[in-house]
Amino acid sequence: MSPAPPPGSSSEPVPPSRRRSRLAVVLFNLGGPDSPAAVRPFLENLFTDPAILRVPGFVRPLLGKFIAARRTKAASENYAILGGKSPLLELTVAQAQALETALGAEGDTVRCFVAMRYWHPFAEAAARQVRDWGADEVLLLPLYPQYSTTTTGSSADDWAAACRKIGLDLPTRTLCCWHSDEGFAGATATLLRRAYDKARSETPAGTGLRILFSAHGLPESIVKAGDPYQWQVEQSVAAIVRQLGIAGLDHAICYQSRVTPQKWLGPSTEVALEQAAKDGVAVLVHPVAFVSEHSETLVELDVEYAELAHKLGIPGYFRAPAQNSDPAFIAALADLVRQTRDSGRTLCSFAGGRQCPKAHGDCPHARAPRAAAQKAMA
Ligand SMILES: C=CC1=C(C)c2cc3[nH]c(cc4nc(cc5[nH]c(cc1n2)c(C)c5CCC(=O)O)C(CCC(=O)O)=C4C)c(C)c3C=C
Ligand SMILES: [Fe+2]
Ligand SMILES: [Fe+2]
Repeated sequence: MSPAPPPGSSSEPVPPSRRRSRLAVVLFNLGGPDSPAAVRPFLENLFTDPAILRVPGFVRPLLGKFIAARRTKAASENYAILGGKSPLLELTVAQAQALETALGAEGDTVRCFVAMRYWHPFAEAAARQVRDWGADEVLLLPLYPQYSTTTTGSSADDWAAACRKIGLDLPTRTLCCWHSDEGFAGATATLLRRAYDKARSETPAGTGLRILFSAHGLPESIVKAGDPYQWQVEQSVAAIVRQLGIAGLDHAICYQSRVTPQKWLGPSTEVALEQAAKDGVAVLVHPVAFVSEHSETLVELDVEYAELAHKLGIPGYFRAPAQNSDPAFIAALADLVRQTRDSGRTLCSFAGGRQCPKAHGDCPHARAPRAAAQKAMA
């Protein structure tokens, strides 16, 4: 990722007429607390986001703060296991640096920036960096393979608001979803295959091994309102399983991290573990909606579900790693950025509601993700 260029260095702003077009790639992620004191305000930012808490505007600030206050103890305990903070920023910055290096052939014409949704660095800080660098165009790259109004949609709206606030008005495209991208699926399948072979070798002979593709959950009402997330998760799993190429692979999709009392997508990862116990199979859990490690992989999967699996008597519990800065994954992201830049089009595998065209076409919600997605769904 790019720090502000030192004054007098060769990367000082150059008059637009004398240089090639500069592309700012803005990596979106959720963000996480950077200290124990940050847990509560981080949660307040999350629960007062209208994309997350869908209640009338006048109720949201109070209700959001109330929910955040109630969640603070449990979340703080999770972050305490990780040393009192989320590792998400460091890992996202490392991904941004690796992506910038992978795009190095483009010289000084592509730079990567990080914009987090609920904790620093916020979109406004990233937008100021983009402006100070002298970008000519922007590509928004959510580190969520599957589009959800609660993640990519929310971050894109937040980015647009930040740009309006600081008066930044550049041609902007959004790589809004890449759930079935072959490079992403291939890099993921390679990591998963390594974990699968290891798990297989450590599972007693004659005992089955099931891959649980565990995605972040979402309230069912959000999916019913037109959010394509669940469908895209299913597309990701199909693409990864195809690339794994293991005949007769035992696998299932489940959903983790439920945090509110409403009905969420199912089956939950707990229920999937209970089923594995009944079936007497070992499990290998792959976090399919996250491309970096954070509290929901390092605590929920590695501690809480590992304990549950042990309690249920599951004959083996294994976890596949998230991609982080895996070179093949970063190369896949770099390809997506290059294809978008070269074609001058927005890559999108979510066009026209539930239709997922094989060829990447123009994205119907590139400019106004939420509004156009809703229109496409209508
Ligand atoms: C109603 C609440 C939530 C919805 C909907 C939701 C969707 C959603 N979230 C991610 C990815 C991440 N979530 C993370 C943390 C996190 N998420 C929620 C709530 C909802 N998420 C909370 C309350 C928290 C804080 C942690 C906690 O209290 O347990 C994180 C970051 C975690 C970190 O360690 O930094 C990510 C990443 C997706 C992909 C998603 C829907 C598609
Ligand atoms: Fe979440
Ligand atoms: Fe799209």
